[in-house]
Amino acid sequence: MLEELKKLVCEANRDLPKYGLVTFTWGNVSALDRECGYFVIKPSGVEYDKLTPEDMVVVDLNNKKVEGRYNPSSDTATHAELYKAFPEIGGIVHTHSTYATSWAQAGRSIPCYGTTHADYIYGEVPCVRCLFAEEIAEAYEENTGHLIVNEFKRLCKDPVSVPAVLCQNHGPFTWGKDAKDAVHNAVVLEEVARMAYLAECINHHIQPAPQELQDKHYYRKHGANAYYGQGEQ
Ligand SMILES: O=C(CO)[C@@H](O)[C@@H](O)COP(=O)(O)O
Repeated sequence: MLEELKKLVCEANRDLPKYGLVTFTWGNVSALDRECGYFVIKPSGVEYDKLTPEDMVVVDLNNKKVEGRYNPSSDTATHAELYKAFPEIGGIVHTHSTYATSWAQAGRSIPCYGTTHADYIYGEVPCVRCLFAEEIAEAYEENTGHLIVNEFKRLCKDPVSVPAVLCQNHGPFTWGKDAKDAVHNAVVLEEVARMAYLAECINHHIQPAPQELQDKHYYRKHGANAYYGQGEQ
């Protein structure tokens, strides 16, 4: 089942090492078919260069395996919570990419210091707190998803204009309309995290980019008045 989606998800997972976002098996990509309510995700702990579309695992939104010979990614329950709460998204990526993970380990949200960030992400990339001991013991991956969703609600962040989050002491999740878009956002996040880190090293008193500049760049590329590029082709 979902043969086309398996191909896309396999390719998206294989793109993670290509873009330098993962070491060994430290990341995963999934994509959801909203019509049937199943999503396709990488099998846990299988090396990227060995992955084939047939190796992908199909699961439902209650984390029950529907098809596949392997165990699904250990982060499956986090993906499911994000899909259930964010109806606009169709693909999710988790990695341990170096710079984004370093901000997450430091427990810091990434401020918007420039237009590279503002072109893709509206405002700072939030860093959600580490889970409490009982949340870790009880249902770690599911609770990671709940925490992200609750923090987005509390901060009034919308998952379309902020397609990324950092989980303190863990790492980043990004998402998008499909698996490819979610990988694109993971690449953007890593670059933005690297630039923000270097900018803070160069200038310890750096301030976020002016709001007007952030707005101009974000809305050049998004929304009804966007004018970047060649439009829908
Ligand atoms: O966060 C971690 C490990 O700390 C996992 O996301 C990462 O190793 C990927 O695991 P899976 O191979 O997807 O089960």
